[in-house]
Amino acid sequence: MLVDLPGGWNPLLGRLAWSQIPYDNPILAPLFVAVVLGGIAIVALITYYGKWGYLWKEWLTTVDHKKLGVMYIIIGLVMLFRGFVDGLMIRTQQAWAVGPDSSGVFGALHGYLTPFHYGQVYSAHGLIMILLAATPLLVGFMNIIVPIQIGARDMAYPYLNALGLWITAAGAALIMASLFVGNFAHNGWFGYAPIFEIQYSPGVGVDYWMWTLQLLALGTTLGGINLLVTIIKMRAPGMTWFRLPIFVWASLSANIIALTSFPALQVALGLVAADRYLGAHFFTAGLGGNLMLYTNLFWIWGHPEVYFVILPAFGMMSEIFPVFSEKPLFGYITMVLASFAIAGVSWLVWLHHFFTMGAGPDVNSFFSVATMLVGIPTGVKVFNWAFTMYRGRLTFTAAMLWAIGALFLLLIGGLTGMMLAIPAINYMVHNSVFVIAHFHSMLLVIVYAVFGSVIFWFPKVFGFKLDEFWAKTMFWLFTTGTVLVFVPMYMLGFMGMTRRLDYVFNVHWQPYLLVMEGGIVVYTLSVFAFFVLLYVSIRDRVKNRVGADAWGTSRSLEWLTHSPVPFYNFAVTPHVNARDEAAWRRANGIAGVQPAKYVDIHMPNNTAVALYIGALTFVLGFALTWRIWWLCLASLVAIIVLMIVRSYRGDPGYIVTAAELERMEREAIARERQIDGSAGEPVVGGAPAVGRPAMAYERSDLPTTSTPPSMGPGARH
Ligand code: HEA
Ligand code: HEM
Ligand SMILES: [Cu+2]
Repeated sequence: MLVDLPGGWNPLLGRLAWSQIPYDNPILAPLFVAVVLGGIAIVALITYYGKWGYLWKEWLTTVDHKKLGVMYIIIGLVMLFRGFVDGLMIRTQQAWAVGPDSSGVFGALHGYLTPFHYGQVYSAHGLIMILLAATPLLVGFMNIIVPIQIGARDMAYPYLNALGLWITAAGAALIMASLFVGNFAHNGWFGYAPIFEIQYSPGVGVDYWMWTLQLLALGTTLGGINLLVTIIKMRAPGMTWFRLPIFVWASLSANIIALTSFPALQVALGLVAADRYLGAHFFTAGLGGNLMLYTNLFWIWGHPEVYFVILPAFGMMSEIFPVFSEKPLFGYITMVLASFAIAGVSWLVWLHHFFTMGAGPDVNSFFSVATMLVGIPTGVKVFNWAFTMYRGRLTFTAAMLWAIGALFLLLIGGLTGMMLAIPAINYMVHNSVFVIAHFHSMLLVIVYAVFGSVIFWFPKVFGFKLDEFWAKTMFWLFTTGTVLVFVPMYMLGFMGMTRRLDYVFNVHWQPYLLVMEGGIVVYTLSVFAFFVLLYVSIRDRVKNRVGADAWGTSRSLEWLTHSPVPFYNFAVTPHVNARDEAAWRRANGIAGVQPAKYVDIHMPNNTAVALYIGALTFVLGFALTWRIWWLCLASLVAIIVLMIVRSYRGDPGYIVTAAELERMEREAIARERQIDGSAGEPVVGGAPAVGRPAMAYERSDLPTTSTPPSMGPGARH
């Protein structure tokens, strides 16, 4: 060993020892028991209902982009819940531990968390929320929606897609393992040099943090490559660049950011690993190391990352506003340009996270101006959305409410971001909870856009709508929570409260802290409302079934195929005629035209290899964290062997014959007719009845760019 490791090391188990299991911790021990019992209950239920085969065939080994997307979203929602509980713990600690010696109203106990534990909670909260809640939620939606929106059968690389998911799951598992085996980092979500050096953080916490981030960076990169190739190569005929649905543009710009910025993070963490494992000195205070080198490298990724997560959210908002305003998106081209402008500038602003480093006025001014530039394209987007709604026929569905909420948060977060971008102001509020309030406003834009999208696209994926009443109830509870937690936080920021306080010395702040705790209670109610929403919607699923065009005013291509989307997406690859293809076909009376003939289609086979590699990457991450070298080697070799075997075997795929396809399509059509009948409409979504079944596909002989023959020349849309 290059450094002395507390707790020792042995060749068999590395640093692992019984003393690392926190069985005497009053919070973790009961939680562990609950998790084990919960796990046993789930296994028992699956066995009882005989669902193992289904789970294995339909989900665990699937390469279907929709199912992988759903699993990404499930991981995201579970981790959002975990992150929320962390947020709840932080808020509760701060409401409790108030006073110079923590002798405020409830302060005699100094709160209920030790500073050591408290540091782990906010570090895990930040990392989880950004990389394991927001990112998988967005990647999940990109996975499900992008291929359908461009008329593709699947992603370009279905197997790689599964690999990305399982590596992300491995990252989630690794950070969850840190709850019960060892502990997590206390260096914040972004880490500080030299505190994460082995001398100052000798435990395994930093290693958990570092390897979790590495795994997630890898998973996201794989997903990014796949999405880029899919968008560039797999568009249906007629889907020209400027006919792409806006969410596809958003995904494209976001993934360009991901692919170009994640390597910086991986390099930074690789160097941290060299410091901690090999005794290098990249980020130490002496021996040639440079502390700020780490900070620079981290934020060269960290800042683009925040735009990587906000751009798809903007894309979601751009899909929701037009549908519930019954108007096309205002300023489509400027929307696209704005996304790329944001992506472009995002690489030039990283230093605004450490204006106080002391780089001098010239450097700070450059980064200040660059940062403020982002306000222009973002402003373009804000005004475009406003003009989309202006004089539209607005319906305030739950999805629309979430999107409007996101817009308000964006305004508040954006304007406070502008304040932070001014170095003179930044010197006053850096490291205060004002910064925390700024970025929660921004990051909550994502949460709002995601919940809006869950409601918006749920019927497309599952074939029935979510219950509007409970979706709105959840929205209002969540929004009340947001106001109660984050308005006082802005105020405390101005009063000078610094971030990451494990106890609060100023008793005058306690009323604000208690209001924030009240906000947490309301947030918790909104979590319950979400569960009720799921329960009620699943209970009423037959009543709430929908046809292809679930909202009746939908615009883009995904609304032309059945709901739920069949595994092959489109029976016949559609020809695209216009930017808002679904709206265009509705206007032209061809929304329900059947294809002239079906042809055989080629689909990829399921594979368990991605799941195995995912599991092995977890083992590798765990072994690296605990320095169990033989296990590192074994898992690495196993991964490489699996990869080689898989690449030699390849996947010949399988054929769905035209006859089979026709049979499945007939069933789907019959089902959709039934739904239309029960809704009392001739064709789903109020499309003009043309005496044809409520079906999604165009005749394959339809010209790609002209008006349909039935409408004659000069028809308008
Ligand atoms: C999704 C996440 C997200 C987004 C989109 C943003 C967007 C912006 N952020 Fe934020 N930010 C974070 C997440 C995000 N941020 C995080 C996580 C941190 C801290 C991490 C940590 O320390 O732990 C942070 C920290 C941070 C700092 C460092 C604070 C500090 O530590 O001292 C700064 C400073 O400049 C900043 C600025 C900005 C600006 C100017 C924008 C702009 O993009 C905003 C642009 C939007 C608008 C301006 C609103 C709409 C525009 C109009 C209506 C037009 C009219 C307005 C004008 C022309 C001004 N952010
Ligand atoms: C649901 C409601 C949420 C609550 C109540 C909440 C609460 C908190 C609190 C109390 C802190 C610590 C503040 C401090 O340092 O003083 C914090 C930090 C943080 N939160 Fe949240 N949060 C929520 C949602 C989110 C979401 C959705 C994200 C990201 C997508 C997020 C990302 C972060 C980050 C990055 C930090 C900084 C961690 C650090 O200092 O290292 N939070 N949050
Ligand atoms: Cu930034």
